[in-house]
Amino acid sequence: MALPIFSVSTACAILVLALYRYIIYPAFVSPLAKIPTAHFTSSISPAWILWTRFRGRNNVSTYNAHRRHGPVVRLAPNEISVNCVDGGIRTIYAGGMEKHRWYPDQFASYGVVNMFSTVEHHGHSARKRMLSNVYSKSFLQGSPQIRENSVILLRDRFLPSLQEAAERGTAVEVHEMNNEFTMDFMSAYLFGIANSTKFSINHVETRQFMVPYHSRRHYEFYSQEVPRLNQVTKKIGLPIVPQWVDDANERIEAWLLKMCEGANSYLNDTTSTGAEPVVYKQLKAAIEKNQAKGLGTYATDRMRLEIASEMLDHLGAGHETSAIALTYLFWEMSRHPDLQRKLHDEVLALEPRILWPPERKQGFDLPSSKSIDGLPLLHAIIMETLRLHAPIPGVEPRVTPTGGCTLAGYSNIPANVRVSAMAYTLHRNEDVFPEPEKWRVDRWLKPTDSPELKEMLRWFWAFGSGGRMCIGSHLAMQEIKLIVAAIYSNYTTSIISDEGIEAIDAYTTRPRSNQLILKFEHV
Ligand code: HEM
Repeated sequence: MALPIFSVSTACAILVLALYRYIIYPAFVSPLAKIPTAHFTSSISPAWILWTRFRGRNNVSTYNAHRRHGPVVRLAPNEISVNCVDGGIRTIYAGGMEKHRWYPDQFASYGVVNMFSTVEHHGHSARKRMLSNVYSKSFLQGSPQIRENSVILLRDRFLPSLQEAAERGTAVEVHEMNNEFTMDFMSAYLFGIANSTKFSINHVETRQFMVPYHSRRHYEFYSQEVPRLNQVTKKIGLPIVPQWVDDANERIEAWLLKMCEGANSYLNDTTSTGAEPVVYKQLKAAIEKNQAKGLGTYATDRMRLEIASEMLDHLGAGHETSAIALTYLFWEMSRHPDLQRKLHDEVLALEPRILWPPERKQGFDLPSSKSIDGLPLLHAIIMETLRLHAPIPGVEPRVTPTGGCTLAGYSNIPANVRVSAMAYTLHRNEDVFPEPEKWRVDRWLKPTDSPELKEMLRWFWAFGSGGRMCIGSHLAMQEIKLIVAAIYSNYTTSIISDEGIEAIDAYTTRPRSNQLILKFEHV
């Protein structure tokens, strides 16, 4: 039977339009067509990059694409990756391009966005202004609460447990230990020492949090990269992300709400003792102040969830990243006994020394944060660890603005293109970091006015850059420096097992085996 002419011509027109829209335009006409592609299908389909991400190969595959094609590569019809400072991260991140939907799809808790997951500038900068003071370097270095927390945590928890392991000669799984240390440290600053976690002395409590927290990781791909698929499969009753992931989220959220309630009771009770909940107090007061000025109106319950969403994000972002940095730092140091000796000499110059066991436990005191911060070798060791083992090595997606932009010489890049850079690739530029795969602490031990050091600092991206740069970078540096100084003042570390230490390829990394087993010996 002959088809009506109308149907045939309509079908042909649709086919030609589709051919133009999905193949000819993106591959040959679009302003993005001149950018080299990471894969031969990248200009017409996101399938390759989605499959690469699904298999956990995003960072290494994008890095290889940059090695082949230079500082700008096209990963998908509407996505590009940049790997340069001028015309790259400066334009995108310091230039203030907005975050991609990727963030709220993955990082909102209680159904409420927080500073990290807010997309638009206005809401983000209002929240950041509320909290920047309590995370500024001068505030942190002078904070009596951090000092009090640090003495308690080192004296009553961290150092006694390491001493016990050293005396008994027992092996220590340091990745979990680091997560415990950093969680106790971070939660004490957020919620006050009385309401903080006690993971480093209560391992059952650790597991109750860590198991649901990390078990969700496997499913992040769906909410980050294919959120609609996630929603649709849920609607039709065949969820691609199992129900237990939602249950795990609910358990974590309920657990965190209790800590917020504890901090709130502390503030309402005039007889409360111990270091106060600095961040909780600051955020609550700032939101209340805005409300009083008529700048925001929240029902009480909404305000509770706003605060909780922010606190949960800081607790997660704050403990996990620092723990990863510490794990790789201990691993590298354990492979470099010569550096352990040098660092030991450097930290022994602190006044007072962080010696354990102390002559009198109650007299245990710490050197000032400023003096620890000024130790050059300690600083270089941490910088090199954050370079080679960046805890967040993966994509930090943004969206090109209305009117488009120019990136690294490619002009007319249209609006709404997903663009990102990665610490993983920026930190492996061999012109800036010779022998990039080697952990070479000496590269950071250069005079402050050396051009090489200045160039390395321009490319150093462990904490991101621009208006959305990590708010916790000074806190993380202070905490890591304190813990490392305390450990190498007293112990040497050596590897018992580093099987599976290689990093997983993800937005936030960790050792594949989730563990590193070391031996601590008293010096
Ligand atoms: C070694 C430790 C840390 C590393 C490597 C790190 C890294 C980063 C990076 C790369 C970003 C930008 C992410 C993006 O745009 O996709 C970021 C943002 C952020 N980090 Fe950290 N971070 C660390 C510690 C902390 C700590 C201790 C806190 C505690 C408050 C924290 C809280 C945040 C928050 C709230 C943001 C979002 C900032 C904004 O959107 O303006 N981080 N961090």
